[in-house]
Amino acid sequence: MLESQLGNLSTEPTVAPAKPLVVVISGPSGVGKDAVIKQLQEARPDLHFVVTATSRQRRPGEQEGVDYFFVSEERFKQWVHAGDMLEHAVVYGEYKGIQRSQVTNALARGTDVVLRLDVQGAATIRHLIPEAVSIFLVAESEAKLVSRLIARKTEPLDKMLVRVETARQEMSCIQDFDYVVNNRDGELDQAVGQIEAIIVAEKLKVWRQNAKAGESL
Ligand SMILES: Nc1nc2c(ncn2[C@@H]2O[C@H](COP(=O)(O)OP(=O)(O)O)[C@@H](O)[C@H]2O)c(=O)[nH]1
Ligand SMILES: Nc1ncnc2c1ncn2[C@@H]1O[C@H](COP(=O)(O)OP(=O)(O)O)[C@@H](O)[C@H]1O
Repeated sequence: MLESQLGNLSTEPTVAPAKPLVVVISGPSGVGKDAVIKQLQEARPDLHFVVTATSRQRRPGEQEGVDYFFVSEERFKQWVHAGDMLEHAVVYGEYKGIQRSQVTNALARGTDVVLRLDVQGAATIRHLIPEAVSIFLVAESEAKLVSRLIARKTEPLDKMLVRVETARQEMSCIQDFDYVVNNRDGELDQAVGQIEAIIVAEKLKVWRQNAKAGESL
């Protein structure tokens, strides 16, 4: 008998399930982060998409608790002083930030977490959670980016100019990211597919089978 030759065969799992992943999706305004995330949510309802807080006014069509938690600047600052925020930054003149509990609770449940952040937030998370995966989303050209911002019609010209000017500085941060995904015009599906592939591959990394995500939080 084979077993008698080999002795007791272990039934222990060959590899431990990978620890939950923290994925940061960043990139200049208008590249398609929200569009990508909305489609990713449909494809991967198992992922936890963190709803962040902002002092920015809600845009038509945006939903409280879905797109953001829309709070006053005063309330936002109270959360910061209370130590409730894992990260926060002033982005295009408005406060934006992540409530710590949103991330720690999801990781504690073993759920992979997706954060949509600007490059400042991405840098903070890279420091706080070194095992996080960061993805930089780009449009195929600055001209296409600007045309998307114009077509989106969410900002008056002055606020749009702030976004375009900042985009040039944000593009210089691309080297700090793990991946860059080109969200080409009319090819949103391909960009989402690439991000899905990144998430699948990262979960399969050998060292992630044993690492503990977000331990330092
Ligand atoms: N640092 C940081 N950035 C955030 C947070 N939530 C959203 N952002 C980013 O803030 C930027 C501005 O978002 P928004 O005002 O919705 O403008 P949009 O990018 O033009 O749609 C985007 O790059 C978001 O990814 C957050 O909690 N922290
Ligand atoms: N691949 C794409 N091709 C064409 N338009 C796109 C694509 N991805 C996003 N858009 C459009 O570009 C605009 C900006 O997208 P949005 O998701 O708001 O960007 P961000 O969240 O990065 O600011 C929106 O009108 C969106 O519908």
